[in-house]
Order: sequence, then structure tokens, then C-alpha cells
Amino acid sequence: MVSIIEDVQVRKILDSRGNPTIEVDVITWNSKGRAAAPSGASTGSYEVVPYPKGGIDEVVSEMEDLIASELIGMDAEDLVTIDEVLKEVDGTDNLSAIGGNTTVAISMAVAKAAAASYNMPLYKYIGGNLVNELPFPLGNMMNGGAHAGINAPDIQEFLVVPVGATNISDAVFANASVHKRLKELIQSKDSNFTGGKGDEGGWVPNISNDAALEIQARACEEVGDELGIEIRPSLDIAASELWNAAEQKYIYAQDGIKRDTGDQIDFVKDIIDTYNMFYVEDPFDESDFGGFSQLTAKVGDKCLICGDDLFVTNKELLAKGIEMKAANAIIIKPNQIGSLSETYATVKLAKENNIVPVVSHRSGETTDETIAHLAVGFSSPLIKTGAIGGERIAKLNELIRIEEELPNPTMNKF
Ligand SMILES: C=C(OP(=O)(O)O)C(=O)O
Ligand SMILES: [Mg+2]
Repeated sequence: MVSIIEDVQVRKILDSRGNPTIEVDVITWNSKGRAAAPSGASTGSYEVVPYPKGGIDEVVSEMEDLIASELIGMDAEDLVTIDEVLKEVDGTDNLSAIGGNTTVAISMAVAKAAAASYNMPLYKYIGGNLVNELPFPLGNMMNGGAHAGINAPDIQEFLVVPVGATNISDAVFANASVHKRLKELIQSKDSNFTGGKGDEGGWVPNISNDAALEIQARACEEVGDELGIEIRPSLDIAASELWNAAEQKYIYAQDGIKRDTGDQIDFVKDIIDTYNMFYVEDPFDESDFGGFSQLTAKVGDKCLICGDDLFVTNKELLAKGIEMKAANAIIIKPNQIGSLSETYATVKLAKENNIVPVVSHRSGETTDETIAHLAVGFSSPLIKTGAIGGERIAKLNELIRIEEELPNPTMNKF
């Protein structure tokens, strides 16, 4: 079947932070695909540029017709060529002319339109008929750093993974239970706690990093015992946000501590050992492949060390990381690289080299559920998409629906 594109429509919609973001409809002769782009707050320096200088308004008012005229008549199934045409229309190295959020929303909407023209869900269109694995959800429990206000911990994300869950429904409800338990535990430690949440729905406590690590571990243990499901703590340190290049130190403002790279290696290793961490993301600055390599050599046999700002979903940066043995996991955020076909190429390279691909949301999200389909379609062992909040549960609930549709669903393996 040929899924000829008949129209491309671009609009400005709200994201979860109340900022404008882009939504695209791609219409073929027999189907429609819709996708919206997310946005980051702790973005990596080597991500593509999300929008042209004039922002989304410039895309909607000046570029919609240009983009549509290029794509109309093309086959939505030929995503690689479509993504190349979008890059040619942009004409820059970093997609700054039409914006990586513009190209990624179009790219995802094209794939969804192609899938819909076969009456097929996106995960099946990408992963094939035999795909049957659900990702374990990395649930966001407490927020600090760039995703929270002052007095919050410096570590950006305190996460949990219900590694003992045998189905996605138990897994997402286990995460929600830990989130509830943590509210009680924070209240007992922090008399100023108002119940405030960060950008990704985690609580924002006014406590030290150590205190947050302790209650995170306690909540995992208590809820895990109650449910009979092993739940392991995890972190996104987002260390690029803490790195002060002039001082060559990581600044932990909440704790009043500065750490050089050697101290940071010891600090993170100690946390991994003490709390039996399952996963630690961005423990070093985005330029410090060496620090990543040293830590991975020490703890990579028992903990996933994941690069987010380090790799920005970029195949070349991942190749460098593979060469240097810098990490054993990679965050996959399609809008960091600007197209679904390049996202796929990065996932493929990761899998070929036993690097765990972790499909992820951004801190600014919409109710778009595409990444749930990508995680299943790519057979990604993990998905990072929050635990509660409308824009987060849009993905989690979609995973529950996908599990129901699959003939022999099973949780993924690591
Ligand atoms: C989701 C994250 O945050 P942001 O979207 O702000 O980059 C992250 O750092 O993993
Ligand atoms: Mg991150």
C-alpha cells in the first residue's frame, strides 16, 4: 500500500509548563497521524535547536506551507527520505532554521499516519507482529535541580523501578504507591512541605540530598514488601547542571559541598553501593566521557550508568561512548536529534552494543502518547515517563492498553 501525504497541518498548543509547543497533523489519502513535540529544561548542549528564532509562531505563519508543499505527494512509509527532505529544507547542521521540534513532530506524525493507513498501532508498525515486550517504568518520585525550586535537593530526579513486576499494570501502580508513600515520609521530615511538585510530577521536598536518598530507599523497601514486588531506587543526577567549568567542580548548593571529578566518582559510587541503585543517569558533566568511563568500569556490572546530556540521542556521540566504554545505557529522546529515523538508528547501534536504550519523556510534555509506542516498538527495557500527572499518565495508561492488546505480553529483560 502507498500512503501518499495529502496535507500537513501545524499548530501551536500548550505544554505541561504552560509554554507553547508544536503539534502536527499529517494526512494521507486514507489516514491521519498526529504528534506533538516535548521540551527540556536541563537540555544537553549538543541537542538540535528546538525552534527557529521567531519560535513556533514563525513555523506556523511562515513555514507551514513550505513544509507541506515539500511533503505533499510523498509516501508516509518512506520515513528516511522524508526526514532527509526536512533536513534539506532546514539546511543547517543543528536544525536551527525550521527547528528540531518541528522536524521531530512531523517525523512522528508521518510514522503514525503510515501506521494508521494499515490500521495498525505505531508500536506494531515499528516493532512487527511478534513484538510482545513491555518496558519497566522508571517512575519519578522527587524532583530537585532544574526541575524544582530553591531549597530542593540538587539531584534532579529520584526515580524508582519496580523490577519485580510481572506486568505493566502492576508496575505503574507500584510506582504510584511509592509516590504516595513518599509524600508521607517527606511530611515527617520536612515541616515546611506544602505538597508541591516539580515539572515531572515528583514531590519537591526542602531536604538534603542524603535525606532524600534515605526516604527514597525506605519507600522502595516498605511498598515493595507490602506489594511483594521488588522496587529499586534510581537517579538522574543531571550533573551538567551542577558543573561549574570555571571552578572545575560540581556545586551541591543544598548541601554546601563542592566536588571535583574524583570526589564525584567516589560520591556516586558510594550512593550506588549504599542504596543498591538500579540506574544512575548523567552522573558527570556532558563533556566528561572519562568520568563516565571510570565509574562504569567500577560499577557497570551491577548498575546501569546512563548517558542523557552525554549522548543527546546522537549516533556519533554514542559511538564515542561505546569506544570509551562510557556507559551501559542511553536515554532516547527523539527531539534531541530531530527525527524518528535517526532516533531509530541510535537505538539500533545501542542494541548492537549491549547498551540499554531508555525511551524518555522531557520535563515539558503534552498528552501525546507516542513514546509509549516507541518503547514497545523498539523493545526498550525501560521507559522514563513519570509516575503521575496528566501528561505522564497519558503514556503509562497507553502502555496498559498496549499490554491488553498483545497476545502474549511479557515484561522486558535487561
Ligand atoms: C527529562 C529530563 O529533563 P529535561 O527534559 O528537562 O531535559 C532529563 O534530564 O532526563
Ligand atoms: Mg536526564
